[in-house]
Amino acid sequence: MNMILRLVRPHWKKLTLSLSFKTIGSLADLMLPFLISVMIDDVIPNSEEGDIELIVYLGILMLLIAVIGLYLNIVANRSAELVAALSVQGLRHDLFEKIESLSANQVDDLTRPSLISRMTTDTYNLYNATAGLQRLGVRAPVLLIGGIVMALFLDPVLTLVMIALLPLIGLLVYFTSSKGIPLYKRIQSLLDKLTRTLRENITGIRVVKALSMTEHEEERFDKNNQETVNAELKAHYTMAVINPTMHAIMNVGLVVVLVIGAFRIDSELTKKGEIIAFITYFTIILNAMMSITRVFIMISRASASGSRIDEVLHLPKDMKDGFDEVVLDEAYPHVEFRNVSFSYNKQKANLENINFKLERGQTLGIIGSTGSGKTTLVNLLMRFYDPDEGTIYLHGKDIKTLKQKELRKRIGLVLQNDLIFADSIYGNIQFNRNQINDEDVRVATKVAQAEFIKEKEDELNYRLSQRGSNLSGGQKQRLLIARAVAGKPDILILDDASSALDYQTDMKMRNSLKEELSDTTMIIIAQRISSLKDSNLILLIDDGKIIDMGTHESLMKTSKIYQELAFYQLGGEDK
Ligand SMILES: Nc1ncnc2c1ncn2[C@@H]1O[C@H](COP(=O)(O)OP(=O)(O)OP(=O)(O)O)[C@@H](O)[C@H]1O
Repeated sequence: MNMILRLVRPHWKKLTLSLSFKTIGSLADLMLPFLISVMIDDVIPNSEEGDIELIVYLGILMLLIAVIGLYLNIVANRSAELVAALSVQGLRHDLFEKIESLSANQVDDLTRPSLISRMTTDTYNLYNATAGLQRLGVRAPVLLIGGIVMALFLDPVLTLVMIALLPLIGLLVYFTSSKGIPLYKRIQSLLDKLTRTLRENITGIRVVKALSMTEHEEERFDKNNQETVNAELKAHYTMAVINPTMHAIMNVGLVVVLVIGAFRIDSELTKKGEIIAFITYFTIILNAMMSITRVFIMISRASASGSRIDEVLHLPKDMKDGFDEVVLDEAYPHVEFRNVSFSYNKQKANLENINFKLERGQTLGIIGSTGSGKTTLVNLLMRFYDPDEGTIYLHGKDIKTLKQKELRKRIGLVLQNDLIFADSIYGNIQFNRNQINDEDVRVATKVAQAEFIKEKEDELNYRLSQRGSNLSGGQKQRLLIARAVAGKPDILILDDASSALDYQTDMKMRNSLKEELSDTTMIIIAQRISSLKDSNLILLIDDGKIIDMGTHESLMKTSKIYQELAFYQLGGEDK
């Protein structure tokens, strides 16, 4: 509720218009049953004596009130939708901005599918509640209180029958709100899980098919689907009690009112028209109570969604940005890791006591088994995560003191499966970076050995499909390398980025990189010794630790593991 108030506050002018029109429209609706009773009890009996003028006037007045009520309610409903749409637009903007600023750790904790459903389903629930509350939040109380006042005015004794039913309805409303919130929260978290399974399957559909895992995945999805259905049914079964119970209370009340009313007409304590109007007010009041229940259901859903959104919006900044610019200082190494240790889950170390120095223009090669921590090392240098111990320096400055944007702008990172967008080849390389011109793109494609572009119709304007599915693995890798090279980075990181290239193209590309980017410091992560052997320094990593380091030549003399690797990969040609 607090969130909805917060959302609509900036649109208070439109909100005031919507709420006042709704109030006046509802008051107009309240007038009609009373005018009907006047017509039946006072005007029609007079017309029997030939006076029909009053019937016509009263009829016109009723029609006018009905039309005004209709008009005001339509305008109010439209304005309510507008306020809800604008409010949720603002919320989506804030949420998107916040998600963009989350650290990698926070994204890991919240999980990506959950962030997506907070952005979509949860904001949609809030939209519904914001619009619904404006439509019903004022109309229902106005009809409820106004109806009671009119009923009291018409027949205080019958009104007491009605008031006796109100505590029962109050109990129902309490039941709805106390049960609803936890049930809807659970549905939302199960939907997250379902989205996660779906996402994993859609992204990995080829792997799933290739490994004949379709049946297993179907079972997994069905299990999640069933859990979600069960939770939805539980929530809806619980909520399904409310409407019929309300109707039952209403019908019992109507019978009692009719029976007592009949006796009162018989005893001339009241008139027929008044009883008809009273029954209409009675229905209006109970419908208003039902609308209030609906408002509570909406609030339950919205508050579950609101708290999930607030959880993201109120996350503290867990990685403080630095203030300093990156200043080139040749007196210090370009990159230095000093006693760096890190763990994702803060239990088992993923990197332990990493130490190395790289001068500007040098190349670092990193080799190690899968899961040994190679990418983690890059993640720390990019400041996606901060080390638990030790410090990473860039030109002698702790990277925590540098502006994150500056730091990342100076590093060109190519991952094995990086994103390719549904855009032209040119667009994918230039990547909305204004400082990169046509010549930079041309040179970058040359360095990355991406001559395949010339063979495509439209060349650089050739349209790629999403994720680059109309390119081969090696073509994608060269395109991604060209994207990083075009930014003329101070540091170029190739994380398993040339694995799909044949030996010769890989070698040509490295030579070309050395020529064109002679001042650029390079970090090459690869499984092939041939991709690293010219590096100034090679780290051999296992289980998060550097087990051997040196040049290819020195490692060939001192490291048994490296020797074995070289033997199998190079066939002993380098021994
Ligand atoms: N976001 C994460 N949350 C938790 N653990 C992670 C995360 N990313 C990686 N890990 C774990 O950290 C360890 C090191 O992973 P890393 O990606 O650095 O390995 P790698 O050497 O680059 O492997 P590969 O050659 O297969 O890419 C692995 O055990 C991995 O499971």
